[in-house]
Amino acid sequence: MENASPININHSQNRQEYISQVVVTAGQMRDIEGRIFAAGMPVAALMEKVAGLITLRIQELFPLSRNIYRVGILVGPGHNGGDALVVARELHFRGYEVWIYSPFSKLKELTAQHWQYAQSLGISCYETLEQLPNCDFLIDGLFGFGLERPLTDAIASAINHFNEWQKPIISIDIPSGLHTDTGEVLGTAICATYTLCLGLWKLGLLQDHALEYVGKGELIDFDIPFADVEAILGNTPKIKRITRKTALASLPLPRPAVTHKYKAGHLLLICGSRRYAGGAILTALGARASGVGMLSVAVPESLKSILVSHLPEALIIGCPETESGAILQLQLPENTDLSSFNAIACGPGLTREATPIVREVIESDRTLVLDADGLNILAQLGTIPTLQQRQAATVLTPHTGEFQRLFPDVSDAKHDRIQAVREAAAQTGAVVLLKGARTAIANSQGVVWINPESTPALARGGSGDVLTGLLGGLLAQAATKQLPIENIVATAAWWHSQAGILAAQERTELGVDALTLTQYLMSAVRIQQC
Ligand SMILES: NC(=O)C1=CN([C@@H]2O[C@H](COP(=O)(O)OP(=O)(O)OC[C@H]3O[C@@H](n4cnc5c(N)ncnc54)[C@H](O)[C@@H]3O)[C@@H](O)[C@H]2O)[C@@H](O)CC1
Ligand SMILES: Nc1ncnc2c1ncn2[C@@H]1O[C@H](COP(=O)(O)OP(=O)(O)O)[C@@H](O)[C@H]1O
Ligand SMILES: [K+]
Repeated sequence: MENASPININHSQNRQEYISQVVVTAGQMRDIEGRIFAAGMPVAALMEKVAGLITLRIQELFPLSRNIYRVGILVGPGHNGGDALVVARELHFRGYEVWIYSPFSKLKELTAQHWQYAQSLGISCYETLEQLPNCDFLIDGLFGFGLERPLTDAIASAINHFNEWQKPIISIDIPSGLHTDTGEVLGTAICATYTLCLGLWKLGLLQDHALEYVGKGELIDFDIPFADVEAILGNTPKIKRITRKTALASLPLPRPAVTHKYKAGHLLLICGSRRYAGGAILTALGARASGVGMLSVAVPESLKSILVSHLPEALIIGCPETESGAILQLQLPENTDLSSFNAIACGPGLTREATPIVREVIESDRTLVLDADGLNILAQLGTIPTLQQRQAATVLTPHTGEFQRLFPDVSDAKHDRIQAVREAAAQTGAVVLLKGARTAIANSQGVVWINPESTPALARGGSGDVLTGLLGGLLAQAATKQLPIENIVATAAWWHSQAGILAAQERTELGVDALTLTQYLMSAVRIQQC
């Protein structure tokens, strides 16, 4: 489903929101930049403007009122190096002690001019590593989005050397050595403390394997005209970061004054086995936090009483079970069939014995979330292409391992997660949520949402079960609304992460077990609404 709500980018108060959503590749950034230059903006003027903004941010991060700072400026051959040289000049004038290092014999013309001017001002410029004195922090202007090939030899050793200094490093645009689109390390890369991304978010900064190099990412808005972004990305950009505003807009809040429990969504969870009883409880508690009007939970008969004791408000459906305690058969209450529900979420803790149940829910005409064993069974069934024929939305929520089992022929999810999740969505017609540090969600038309903020505190057994319940509950409530499914999925991912972040703030990253996480879901939304 195409995003139904393009952002009104012509309204100035939407600028902040718009640029915090948009994500570009190196090619797109080059094309956008090309339009700006073709329209008459001088390259040198833009570099001055950008570097001025970077300088201001550096002055905030390292104010001279606190210290006399010695700054090492690492300069590459292109315009990333040019930016760094303008920053060097400005910091020099502001009173910082500046040393410049560039091992390149050939610089682009504008960069060479700034190098020459810096020298004329008496700023020390070094071409070998050993000459550069110890610094309080470093500015990395070696490579930006123009990096074309893996770094080797002297420049690779220099980067490793600077990383070993263990001093704060501020990378301009992208940590040097990272691929702008895939975030892969090309040989070696700067381990930044801050990355000041220029103009628009680069895709590579949102890929899992880039995270340990990016540090804290910040966007420097240098007033790229909307028309130029639109000309390259189209009216509704395809790859976007989830923002607080977009997530809150998909929540079922406020509730209408006149409603009743079945109008607020009826969710069926199918989960659990004797072996994995806890997974069923966590999934149901995640669903509870979504505010869903009615929650039914189908579990093996032997789990019924424990589920009732945890969720007295839910309808717990005890199903006949196999010898080992998996659901044998879905036995819904009288006068109820799968069409009685607005959405079904199926999978956590089922074990692979529950194959007939997964087949049955796939054949239903209900909005369906498949997770965990639901996905493993789907992979075994070999019926992934039939998902295209489903009459209602399907959402698959694999972690990387499940993803690789499901989509062995899709380009490696470790190499480029965004491309991989897009391919998987196109293949299945489903909305696919690929879990990770930067969870990515794609629909079959190539729309992608990336969750830009999370916490490793969530890397813990059971936290995915909570997400499945929460997502199921939101989908059940949204069934009557016109919201794109991927927006609701994105909202669930965002909400789950925000709860993790809040819980980690209060309890440390070690204190966010999955049950605790469910208890932070409500306060996370309340805080974000303020
Ligand atoms: N996006 C924008 O609109 C703006 C971009 N600016 C800066 O310009 C940067 C892009 O500038 P460039 O296109 O000059 O690219 P870069 O500065 O990223 O580097 C490209 C240069 O590095 C060389 N190179 C590439 N891979 C190499 C390797 N492995 N080993 C050695 N040399 C290698 C290339 O031959 C070229 O000379 C951005 O990242 C940003 O910092 C700003 O100046 C102004 C505004
Ligand atoms: N390093 C991380 N940073 C942020 N979130 C993470 C990280 N690792 C895992 N997560 C999140 O934790 C959840 C784990 O889900 P999953 O792997 O299905 O676990 P389980 O099956 O044990 O519930 C996912 O939502 C995932 O995005
Ligand atoms: K850089």
